[in-house]
Amino acid sequence: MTSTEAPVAVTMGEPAGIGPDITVTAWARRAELSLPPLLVVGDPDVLVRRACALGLDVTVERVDSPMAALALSGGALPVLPLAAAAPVTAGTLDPRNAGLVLEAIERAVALALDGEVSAVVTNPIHKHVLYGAGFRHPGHTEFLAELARAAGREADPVMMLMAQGLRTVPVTIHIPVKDIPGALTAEAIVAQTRIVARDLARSFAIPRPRIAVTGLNPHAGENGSLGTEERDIVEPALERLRADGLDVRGPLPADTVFHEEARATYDVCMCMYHDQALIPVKMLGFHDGVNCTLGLPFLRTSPDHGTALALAGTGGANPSSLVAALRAARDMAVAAHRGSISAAGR
Ligand SMILES: NC(=O)C1=CN([C@@H]2O[C@H](COP(=O)(O)OP(=O)(O)OC[C@H]3O[C@@H](n4cnc5c(N)ncnc54)[C@H](O)[C@@H]3O)[C@@H](O)[C@H]2O)C=CC1
Ligand SMILES: NCC(=O)COP(=O)(O)O
Repeated sequence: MTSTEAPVAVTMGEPAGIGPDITVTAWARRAELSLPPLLVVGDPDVLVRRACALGLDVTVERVDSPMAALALSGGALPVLPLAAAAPVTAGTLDPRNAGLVLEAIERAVALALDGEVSAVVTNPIHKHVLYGAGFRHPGHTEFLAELARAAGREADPVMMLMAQGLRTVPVTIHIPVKDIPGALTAEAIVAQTRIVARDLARSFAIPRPRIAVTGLNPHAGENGSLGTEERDIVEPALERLRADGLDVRGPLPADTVFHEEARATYDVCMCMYHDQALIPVKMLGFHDGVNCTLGLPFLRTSPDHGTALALAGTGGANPSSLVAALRAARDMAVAAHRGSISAAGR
């Protein structure tokens, strides 16, 4: 089985959220959507009940390996079975199921590190309930990296969001707004931009990406009169990146970098904080946005939305962002495979 033939491992995410809904809904339409082969890691009974609640004709089959999932040839939905600790009610969180959520991620990562799956696609987790259960990471991004490091692999995770051709990277992520200026460093901008440039070449077939870099302040600081982070942090980072030979431009005012003509001038935009990066992506394509983690020793994508508890079990959850994440994972696996073949031939 080559890296592109292997199935994608899909984690079930928060069982009370819409992860099960969008998974079974996408699966029910797998032929028309031309989904890549996949394997869900989660509780099969939850998936069966959710499919039933949504009136979907989906058969679930327990499998013990990705190979066994492929052998089903797309008939039943293959599930590597885990068991919820407490009964799952759509829309109602239960911290006793935090272990299930985390175990699904751990199992999927182990399969990816062993090369048994081509990528990991994660369904949304409910961060607050996991924090309450002792989860120490801001989100998947950092947890996935810790799992890789615990297995002896290098990992420097970088979050990248994409929709409708726009790619953005928040250099600082899940921290309070008041902490952003203190957390933003030239080192972080340089390190993340290098990883972005490397992985866009490796997994997106963009050998020399054009990289836009925003400022932090209104009007990118207006020459220092509206803030000094551009002068003290962003510009020194840009100088170092130019010295590396990277095609970087900035610091650009964030309010004028996302309109259509501006977007045509770059392949990725490095942003200084979470909302600067996520708002344009979610505005452009809330239902086909994809979150992707670069800098890991395996490929990972996810829908760009959260658990949407109020929609779970109602039929109101749109599966398009999950579908886009599955397709992006397949495309990245193909690009990475081609890249490794041509590198080996050099
Ligand atoms: N990758 C992940 O695991 C992510 C997890 N989250 C978590 O999700 C939880 C809820 O976060 P919120 O900020 O409420 O964001 P959310 O994305 O769950 O919901 C925001 C709005 O979008 C709607 N929505 C979301 N997904 C939809 C879909 N597929 N179809 C139709 N409507 C949809 C919701 O009904 C709601 O009105 C939080 O705990 C958050 O941390 C949020 C983003 C990503
Ligand atoms: N706001 C994006 C988000 O929460 C995704 O985080 P992660 O769980 O993918 O790290």
